[in-house]
Amino acid sequence: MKTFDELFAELSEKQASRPEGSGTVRELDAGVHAIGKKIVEEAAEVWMAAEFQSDAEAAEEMSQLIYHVQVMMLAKGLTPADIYRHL
Ligand SMILES: N=c1c2ncn([C@@H]3O[C@H](COP(=O)(O)OP(=O)(O)OP(=O)(O)O)[C@@H](O)[C@H]3O)c2ncn1[C@@H]1O[C@H](COP(=O)(O)O)[C@@H](O)[C@H]1O
Repeated sequence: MKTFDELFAELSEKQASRPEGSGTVRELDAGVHAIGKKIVEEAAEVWMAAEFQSDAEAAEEMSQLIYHVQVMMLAKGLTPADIYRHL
């Protein structure tokens, strides 16, 4: 289990060190267009899970959406502070 900021720190480290087998590195290399498609896909899965599946399944889909949004933040050079200032 980890917080938003802890996940972001972990993914930042992956971006910098580029370890073999990292899905994050693979997704960053695929680029903004591909990451955007993953975000849309996960957002739809959140919607479907919230409407038709269990709360636990909805929570899992939400975690995946947050993950892909964080990958997009890294791809764009944005930090959590850039997001928080709009909340
Ligand atoms: N939290 C996540 C996370 N959430 C979602 N995903 C990715 O998002 C995909 C979404 O799952 P789906 O079931 O919707 O997958 P799918 O559409 O069948 O997946 P693909 O075939 O498109 O990969 C997963 O397969 C993962 O690739 C994640 N990948 C990694 N993390 C965490 O990120 C950290 C770094 O991971 P690596 O870069 O892989 O080391 C680790 O702590 C991981 O736990």
